Amino acid sequence: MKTTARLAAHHITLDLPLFLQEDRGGRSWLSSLFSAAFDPPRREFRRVLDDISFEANEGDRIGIVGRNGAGKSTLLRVLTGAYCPTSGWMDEVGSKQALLNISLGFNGEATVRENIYLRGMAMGLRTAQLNDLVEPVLDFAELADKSNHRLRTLSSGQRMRLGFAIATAVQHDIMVMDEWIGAGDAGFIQKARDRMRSRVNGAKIVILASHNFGLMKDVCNKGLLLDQGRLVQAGPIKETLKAYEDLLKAHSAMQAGQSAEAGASTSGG
Ligand SMILES: Nc1ncnc2c1ncn2[C@@H]1O[C@H](COP(=O)(O)OP(=O)(O)OP(=O)(O)O)[C@@H](O)[C@H]1O
Repeated sequence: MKTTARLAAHHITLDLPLFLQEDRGGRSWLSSLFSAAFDPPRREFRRVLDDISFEANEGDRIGIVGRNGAGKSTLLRVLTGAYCPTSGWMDEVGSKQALLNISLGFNGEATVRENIYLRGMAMGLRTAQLNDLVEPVLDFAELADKSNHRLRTLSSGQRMRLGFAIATAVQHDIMVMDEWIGAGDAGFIQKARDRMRSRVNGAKIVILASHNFGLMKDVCNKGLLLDQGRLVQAGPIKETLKAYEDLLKAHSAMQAGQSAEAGASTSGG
């Protein structure tokens, strides 16, 4: 059978620059001012992803889990092409959609209709395809009466609805997302959930990063556990969630041990 969707990451490593400023906390205002002007921040590179490899084939719904700062969002950004890895490579077959920040890339001075074209083009859609999409997007977002209003005059909820309607307007083979987006007010949210479910069901591959265990069990069949930028476990989602729970327990126990040690040395000294 011919493969129509595949996403594979090979030894992905990413170093990001950090700009560190020397602590100026305890100085007088004059020396703080002086050092602010003459002490440029120090640049250091930090390894945020370290040698990550995995493969997703048709039917895979992969959940990425890990503690805060483990590298989940950064890995999603590499998968969507927002970051180019320092080393390693990706190979993929199929159209791909990122649902990471649905309100990113809007132009406040352009109209609602123009923004649909701008975002659609940024998503790689052709003009003919876009012409057919404008009305359905406006209808879904319930913004048909505001199509020629400037975007900056919309409320934040209306902007979210528009972003969601555009981002989910087209079914793609591969969906990469960080949370289950259910945008808008109570009336809109059910409609948004139904659309999300249909897009996820229609996708051949889904990659989802989340802290929500229920959602992971519900949507995913496989899991990846990241810690400190490394892939520490990969397998069926139940096993990954169990490994994640064990890692959280080990981390809490370690922290409790450290606090007890610090307490003992303070009272002893
Ligand atoms: N642009 C950046 N420059 C430097 N460091 C960054 C940058 N973006 C993220 N990091 C660092 O990379 C690490 C991983 O961040 P990331 O956002 O991928 O974590 P995460 O697993 O998604 O965390 P969370 O669960 O809190 O959302 C963190 O230590 C973060 O400080």
